[in-house]
Amino acid sequence: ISAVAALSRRRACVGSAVHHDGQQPIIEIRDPTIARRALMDHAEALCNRPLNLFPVALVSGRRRRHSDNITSVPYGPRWRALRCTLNAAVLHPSRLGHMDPLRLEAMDNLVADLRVRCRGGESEIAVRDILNAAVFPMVARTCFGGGVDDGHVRAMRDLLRAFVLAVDGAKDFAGSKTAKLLHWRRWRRFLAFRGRQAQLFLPLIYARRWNADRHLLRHTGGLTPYLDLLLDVRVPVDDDDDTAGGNNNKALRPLTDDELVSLLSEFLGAGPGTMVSSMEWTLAHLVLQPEAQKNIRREVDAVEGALSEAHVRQMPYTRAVVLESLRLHPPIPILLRDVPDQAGAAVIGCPATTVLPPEGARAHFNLGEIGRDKNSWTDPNAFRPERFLAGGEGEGVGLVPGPKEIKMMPFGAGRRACPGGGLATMHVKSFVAALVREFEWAPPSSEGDVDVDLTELDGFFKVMKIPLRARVTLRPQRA
Ligand code: HEM
Repeated sequence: ISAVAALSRRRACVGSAVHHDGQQPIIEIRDPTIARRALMDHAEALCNRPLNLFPVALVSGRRRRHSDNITSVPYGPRWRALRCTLNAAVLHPSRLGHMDPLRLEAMDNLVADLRVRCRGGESEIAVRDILNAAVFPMVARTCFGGGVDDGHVRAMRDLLRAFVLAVDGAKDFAGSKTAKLLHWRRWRRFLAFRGRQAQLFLPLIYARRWNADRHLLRHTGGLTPYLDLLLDVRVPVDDDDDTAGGNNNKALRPLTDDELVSLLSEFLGAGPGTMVSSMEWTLAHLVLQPEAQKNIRREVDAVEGALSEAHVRQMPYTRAVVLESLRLHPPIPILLRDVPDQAGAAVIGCPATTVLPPEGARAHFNLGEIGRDKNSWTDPNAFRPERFLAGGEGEGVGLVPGPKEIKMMPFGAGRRACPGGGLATMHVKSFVAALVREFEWAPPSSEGDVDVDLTELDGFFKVMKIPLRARVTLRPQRA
């Protein structure tokens, strides 16, 4: 108790605030300098996320470590094997172009749908809904290949969406037994998610596993489905609790069903939710700044035909718009690290006298505040894509910070930084460019005072509290 009290004094650590979530003390970090020190200079001290990623554990006991995904697995050989598999599947820069057929098809369908809605001239649309409907099936195909029926894809999308909402609500019954009793229905419904995910994923896993032609059929337009690679990967048998990274025993095993379900949920949860959030925030700013739309159009109108990855890579203004949106509204609001010991506490600025409780503490890096640091940016709350163009204060700032300084980190930093940044931004830039090429985007013709409300809602994802509605008109030259 005295240990918790020692950490619970507000501002116990320089540049950080401390509070408690009923499980562990939380040290909140908003200062980019501390973030750099902790995640880059002393990466070895904070290289794992807390064991309890969610307010309530979905799997407990011995099965716990056998249901890890990349996010939850401790740093070490198993993490390395899983991360390499994901890279090999879709994330390596050399493979981004292979996504073209899938992405172009998803964008064409979205544009065709909007064209139909705009037949009467213009249409007012709920932006998040149409983006979700376009992005999720594309990611599902990256995961499973073709041939999964639309109903099954919709069921997976609805389940993962419900899960995200349930995680946000699970704070109510985290921590104490009394809270769980009070909210027992919701608590049981939350625990049931794991089983429902397994029900949806296992038939697809078994079908793929026992398909003798898998290795012949695996290429869908140059892209190997993520699930196929997961079925082939072998991870070290004995490193289940190895956080040190060493492994002398060469015995390997395939992934368990629990791990496969967890990895697929991670892929289908991490990708679409973050990308749709980023697309919605970007379009919201474009609705408010028609000048920025015009600048994107100048780039995209110069492209003849389909918007391939190679074209999108040559569009600096569109890139700047997406980076500015990610800086202001990082789709994952908080980055988590486990603070297991004194060394970990020291690198986030806690004095040497700080005593950690036996269960350690959690570090929460506030990505929104770090991206709006006034020492890094002039007028940090303003949406100004130009800062990322040549000569601007953000020139040279990449998706993931380099060793020198952190000015923003929407994809995290250091060893556990997001491996999906390149793929995600390529999708976001392409969708935004395609939508701006075809349509004019304007505020809705509502009677309320605020047409586009930029208030943020921080939960699992950072989303617009009032989902974006926009008036969409087909551009005359595209009619
Ligand atoms: C705009 C889109 C995305 C954003 C903003 C985003 C953001 C993040 C952040 C902030 C982290 C934590 C990093 C850290 O702790 O240092 C993370 C981790 C991760 N992301 Fe993403 N992400 C996005 C898209 C994706 C996509 C498309 C994938 C997969 C295809 C993906 C897979 C992962 C994985 C596996 C991790 C855990 C990495 C590890 O622990 O080694 N993300 N992401």
